[in-house]
Amino acid sequence: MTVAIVTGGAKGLGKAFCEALLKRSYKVCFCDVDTDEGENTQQFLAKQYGNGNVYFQKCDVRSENDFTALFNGVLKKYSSIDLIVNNAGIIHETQWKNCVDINLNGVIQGSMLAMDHMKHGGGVIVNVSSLSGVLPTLYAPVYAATKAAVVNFTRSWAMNPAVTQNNIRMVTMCPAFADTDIIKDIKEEQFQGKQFVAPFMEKLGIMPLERVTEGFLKVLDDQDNNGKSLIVTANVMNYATFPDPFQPATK
Ligand SMILES: NC(=O)C1=CN([C@@H]2O[C@H](COP(=O)(O)OP(=O)(O)OC[C@H]3O[C@@H](n4cnc5c(N)ncnc54)[C@H](O)[C@@H]3O)[C@@H](O)[C@H]2O)C=CC1
Ligand SMILES: CC/C=C\CC(=O)/C=C/C=C\C=C\C=C\[C@@H](O)[C@@H](O)C/C=C\CCC(=O)O
Repeated sequence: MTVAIVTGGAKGLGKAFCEALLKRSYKVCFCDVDTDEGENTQQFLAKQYGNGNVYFQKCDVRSENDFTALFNGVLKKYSSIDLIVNNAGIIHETQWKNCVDINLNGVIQGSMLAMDHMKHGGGVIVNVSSLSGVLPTLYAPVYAATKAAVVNFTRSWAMNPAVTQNNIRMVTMCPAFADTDIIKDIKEEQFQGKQFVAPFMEKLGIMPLERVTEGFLKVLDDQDNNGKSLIVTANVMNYATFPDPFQPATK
């Protein structure tokens, strides 16, 4: 039995990741701040994949208490947590402290709780960044900062013996635009120049969820990608290249 936690799994990419994991016979425990959406999604997925295989618990990734309760709830149901997908995220350049709290602090919290559990038996941590995590994004500097921080947080931990010597794998996903609510109904106050979003969308296109899910499954299946960042656009699915880090002997 393999057990996965997915944050922000009520809709969008998180829901698509949950479904992909259920198709692979994972026990999926997803959380979301949106209880109604989460309960609806749990019922939708349970109908297709069995009620015993998908579990929803409300969790606001900004809350350490919520996150700890989520891990305790999952471990009460199952003996282990093999995978966490830190997916929950927003884009909001005016409410930028909230954006940092969710996109960065939430990923840090989820990763640290997962590492604390996985140090006993290993596991995989997938942190969802964005193409904005590896490329400057003039319409969303704070969002891009959070996503770049997720990339380097993941790359940094992936070099640490606490990860490399405990059979843990930490990987980042960096998708471009995908067809979810985050790119629909976008409001002026969410951006530093909403008018700049459209040209990027035209240049990059908007991917169907299946394309990002293809990248997600690649990240799961590639066993040698610890510390890597998978770029996923309509035409590209490659690990990003970065300057070689100094790697002191850690054994
Ligand atoms: N859709 C896109 O074009 C891209 C999305 N991403 C990233 O993918 C991730 C998922 O985004 P989408 O599915 O597109 O967005 P979405 O808005 O469709 O779904 C996000 C989910 O996260 C939940 N959420 C928001 N704040 C939360 C919190 N504090 N605690 C728990 N759950 C919370 C929402 O309720 C929602 O269910 C985000 O991290 C986003 O930055 C990255 C690149 C491209
Ligand atoms: C409104 C969407 C909000 C959030 C979703 C999200 O994270 C979308 C990110 C998608 C792309 C952002 C990329 C920014 C790219 C810029 O740096 C451009 O300079 C790069 C444009 C294209 C690069 C690839 C190419 O050359 O074809």
